Amino acid sequence: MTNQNMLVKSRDSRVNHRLMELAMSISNSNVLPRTAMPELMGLLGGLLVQPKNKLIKPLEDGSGKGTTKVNTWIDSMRASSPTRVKNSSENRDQSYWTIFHPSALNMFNQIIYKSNEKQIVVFLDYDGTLSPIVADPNRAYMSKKMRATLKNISRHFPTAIVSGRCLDKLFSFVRLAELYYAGSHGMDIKGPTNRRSTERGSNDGVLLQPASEFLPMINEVYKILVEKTKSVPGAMVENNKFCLSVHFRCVDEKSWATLAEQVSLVLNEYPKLKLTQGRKVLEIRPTIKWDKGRALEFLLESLGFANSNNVFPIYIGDDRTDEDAFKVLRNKGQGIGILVSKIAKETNASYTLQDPTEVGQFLRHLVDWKRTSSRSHKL
Ligand SMILES: O=P(O)(O)OC[C@H]1O[C@H](O[C@H]2O[C@H](CO)[C@@H](O)[C@H](O)[C@H]2O)[C@H](O)[C@@H](O)[C@@H]1O
Repeated sequence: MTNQNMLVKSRDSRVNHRLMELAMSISNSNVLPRTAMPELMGLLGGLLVQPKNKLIKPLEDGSGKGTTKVNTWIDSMRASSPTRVKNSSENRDQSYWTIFHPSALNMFNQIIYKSNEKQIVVFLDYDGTLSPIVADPNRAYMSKKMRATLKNISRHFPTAIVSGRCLDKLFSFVRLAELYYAGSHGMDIKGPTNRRSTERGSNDGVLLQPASEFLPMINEVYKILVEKTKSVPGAMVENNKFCLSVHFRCVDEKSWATLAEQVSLVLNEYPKLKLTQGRKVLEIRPTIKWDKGRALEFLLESLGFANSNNVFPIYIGDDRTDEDAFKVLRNKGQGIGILVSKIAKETNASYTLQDPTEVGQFLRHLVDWKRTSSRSHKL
């Protein structure tokens, strides 16, 4: 680092520190109405210099070979599963993070202002966003209230669910034929259909399947992985059609290394498959350049918004795989990404919501705002 950079860095951290102190003291006093605080914090976020910190980082397949690769995976599996109480520097990271990524509920008016009367398109991840995370992936149900909210949202805005799950499973949870669905991390995209054909799993409404040639390979690897992971208690392999999930939520931490080794040994035989990581899950998918970000772009094009400036996509997700979509929006300078998380994480999203309950509240605010603004346009 040059002397000049060091000077800038130390000045930045002093400025940050002072701004934080001021923000906290204002927030603890009664000088401003409480409702003005979130906005002030958001504006401060624009002034602060974000420190390079040790937030949880997204993992790619792990460079290196053999042991190095497996060790990288295990480190990442541990890093994304914090079990101890935070120390003071982690608490400070959390405070910075909150300022840089304010609550989308508190900043609702600012978000609407940013949308500038453009067409809002809503993209939603499923697990951890619309349904709470549970131990058994087959029981990750969405609440009735959330289903009603989604129905309402889709009446007012084009709406898509973008998930790592396979389409059939996703549809069996959501059961709304009027939505767009992008399953298998965006590798299986379907438009709105009549409900019966979607329930039958028919191909009606299929818009894109960019990894169809991988289907036999994925099925083969699924069978091998089910066999190989049998010896690890709690491990579960889920077939998501164009990708696979190896779950370790119910695996004792002492066995994570064994599980990672088994998966690594299998993947060594399939260089056309790669590994990414989600919430207590190792995701195996084709090496094609396709992800939730590309799915978002494809859906916007299908909706007639290719190269359009008149669209404001809102993408809400909780997972590392959602970062690809946040990144697309950030690079385009279009719309916003909202990360669902209570804890500080490195992210390309601009705003946060704490959990699926807050996601539901945010979506209902959008519906209310749309109803009110349509009424006032009619007057
Ligand atoms: O893209 P998403 O809709 O977020 O799907 C990502 C993975 O979600 C599911 O696993 C996660 O949720 C489970 C149920 O709450 C939980 O048990 C698991 O630990 C989480 O990783 C799903 O089962 C996976 O197939 C998806 O890839």
